[in-house]
Amino acid sequence: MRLERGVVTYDALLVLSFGGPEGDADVMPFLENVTRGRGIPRERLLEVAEHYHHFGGVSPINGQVRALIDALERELRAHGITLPVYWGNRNWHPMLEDTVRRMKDDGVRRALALVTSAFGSYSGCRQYREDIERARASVGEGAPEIEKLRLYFDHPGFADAQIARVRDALGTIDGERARLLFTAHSIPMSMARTSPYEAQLRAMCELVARGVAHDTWELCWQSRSGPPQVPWLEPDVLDVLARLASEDRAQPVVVIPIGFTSDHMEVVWDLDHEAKARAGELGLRLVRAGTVGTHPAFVAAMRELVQEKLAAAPKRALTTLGNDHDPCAASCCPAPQRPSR
Ligand SMILES: CC1=C(CCC(=O)O)c2cc3nc(cc4[nH]c(cc5[nH]c(cc1n2)c(C)c5CCC(=O)O)c(CCC(=O)O)c4C)C(CCC(=O)O)=C3C
Ligand SMILES: [Fe+2]
Repeated sequence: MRLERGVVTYDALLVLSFGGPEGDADVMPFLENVTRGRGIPRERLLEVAEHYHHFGGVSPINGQVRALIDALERELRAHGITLPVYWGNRNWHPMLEDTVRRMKDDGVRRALALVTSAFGSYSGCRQYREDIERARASVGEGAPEIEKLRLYFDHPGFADAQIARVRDALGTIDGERARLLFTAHSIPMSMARTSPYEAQLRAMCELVARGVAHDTWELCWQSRSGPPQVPWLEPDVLDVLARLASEDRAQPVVVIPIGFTSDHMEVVWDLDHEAKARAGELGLRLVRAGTVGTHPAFVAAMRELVQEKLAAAPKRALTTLGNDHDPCAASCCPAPQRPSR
């Protein structure tokens, strides 16, 4: 089926994600793809490799993307949109370039792309646009045009799904007394300074906290890598837990991974394993709220993003922090200056 908006016709939807290993033998080649030219110390790579080996080398991310694609296909069909959905990754199979080649072979001329990052940073936004252009260039003549959908961090459906996940977590403890601790992937300060990332995150933390009738919350960062002398966003989640325990051990903490759209390795290792262990040592009650995953409100929001492109749905956004991201302004989320080592 072709979807038409004036003279523009789309004939596929591409889901574009980070990628993750699917067995022990994949782990090091995957990590080398992620960190090529990034100045990440070898020791950090070996340490992260251990997290993957703990799960037999299988990242949860691919299963999560498959589940999202399944749910999204059903959601699109239910609204009369029969676009074929393709899947490509930045760092592991199915690699984006192979997918773009297959799209070309299938006769796809113009596709929409949905990336699995919600917030704007070089890693979660512009780098995906560069990935798309690089893949198209290597496929060459006849490669489909691919338009990335706008950032959806402030789509009401994303917020509603996140609020529902937090409400569920609060229901398992003395929710009224619980402190809300939002977390997102740390990024280097050089990237943070040129990204809307932190401002977008803070705006959504505020709205989600309000959605569960809490008026205080904190945002912290997790999963930092890079050499110690390079500054990244702080404070780290583990340090904040120590401070919260010292303030009042009796008040439970709900950790909310708002910066991730599904239960990636960073969530199942850095939070469910490391942060939970630290909380245990500190005598602090910690529950982790779910990621939006395939929550129906989130899946419906992703369908609306497609409809927006066809002028079949209004653009719904809770903030004005994403407006110049459709498409990104030339000056937005530039590649950071990397250390030369
Ligand atoms: C902002 C952001 C998101 C959130 C947005 C989003 O959700 O996309 C994200 C997601 C992810 N990050 C992931 C994995 C990794 N990220 C790494 C390294 C890095 N991430 C960075 C940023 C982000 N990353 C940065 C600035 C680096 C330094 C290297 C560089 O400048 O590019 C490394 C290297 C080793 C290390 O951790 O040091 C790994 C293995 C996975 C897959 C997990 C799985 O397998 O389930 C996912 C979804
Ligand atoms: Fe951007």
